[in-house]
Amino acid sequence: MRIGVIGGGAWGTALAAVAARGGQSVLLWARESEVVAAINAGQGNPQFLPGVPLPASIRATGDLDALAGVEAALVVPPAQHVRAVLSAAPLADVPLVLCAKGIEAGTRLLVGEVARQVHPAAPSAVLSGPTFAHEVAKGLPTAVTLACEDEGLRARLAARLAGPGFRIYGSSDVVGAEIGGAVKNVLAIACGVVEGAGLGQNARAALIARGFAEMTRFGVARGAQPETLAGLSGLGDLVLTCSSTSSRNFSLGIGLGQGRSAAEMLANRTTVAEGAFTAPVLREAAAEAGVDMPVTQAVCALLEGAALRTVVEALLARPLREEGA
Ligand SMILES: NC(=O)C1=CN([C@@H]2O[C@H](COP(=O)(O)OP(=O)(O)OC[C@H]3O[C@@H](n4cnc5c(N)ncnc54)[C@H](O)[C@@H]3O)[C@@H](O)[C@H]2O)C=CC1
Ligand SMILES: O=C(CO)COP(=O)(O)O
Repeated sequence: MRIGVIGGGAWGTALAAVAARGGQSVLLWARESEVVAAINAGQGNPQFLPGVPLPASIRATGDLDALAGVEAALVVPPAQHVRAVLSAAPLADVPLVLCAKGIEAGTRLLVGEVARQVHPAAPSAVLSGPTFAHEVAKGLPTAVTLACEDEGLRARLAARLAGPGFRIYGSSDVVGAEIGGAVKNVLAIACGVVEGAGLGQNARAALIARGFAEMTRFGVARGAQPETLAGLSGLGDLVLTCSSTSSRNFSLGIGLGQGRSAAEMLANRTTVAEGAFTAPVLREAAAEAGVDMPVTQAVCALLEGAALRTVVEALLARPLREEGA
């Protein structure tokens, strides 16, 4: 199968390696000419995935038109750029596998919803789960959710992308798979704050559990299945990114917890911490859906510069409630 990968960041590059190792013919579009040149010269992707050799068969291009004729495309730019990049890509009826994790600012649409607006005739699927790119690129064992309403397409895509180190579980719950990945980034920032501020392991476990409760409330309100949220793309990814400095979102939270400002940390960075962009949109979407998301609100307040102590005190001073409510 000829597979296009849109986005030459860490995750697009790792997925290109997965597909190439599975015997697919892979063309990767990257925005940065240095990335295109390095991959085509057999030097890997030192900018976004340093130190990881890539299969020599991967070809890279800086020209979106070169993707014409691919049989499926993995869509991996940061969530806020998916609309612009997809709009310029010749993929009107090509199956699209959405791999970015976030909610679009302004529209409050999930990435899959954006793709369906841009290319209404293109079938779509969502690939999500606990997947640090550098581990996947090295072939370390990883399991993901591939969600697609069309069972036949889901099976065809899974057969092309799965491998011994990349185990794919199918689902028809596209919205659930997307919401888990988008919300966990915000919660990972919160867990990083706990780490950076030295608030302890108990607090982190509490945040993971209560964060999962608010992810589930929001997801169910948006039509997700609770089992999907409790699976790889929800709880699985939440646990991964709430417990490792390999997570950009967790690391951003550590900085906030140490008293650094979000503006300072986000300025001029070339890698993406999606949670910083998703948090304010998620707060709006939750308000619209009438869903209480106190951890998300706390993360928004910290990103907006509120004092850590005030935010933590407000979170802990909320009225006592039933756990299942
Ligand atoms: N890195 C990881 O381990 C994983 C990342 N993801 C998701 O994949 C998506 C992409 O993240 P990464 O590959 O990690 O990115 P990255 O942080 O490695 O690199 C940044 C990417 O943003 C792109 N970019 C910057 N400005 C842009 C613009 N104006 N238009 C289009 N693209 C622009 C760059 O070209 C580059 O590809 C995100 O939604 C992320 O949450 C999902 C699973 C794992
Ligand atoms: O989504 C990821 C792992 O599943 C990557 O997390 P970060 O974007 O926080 O690094």
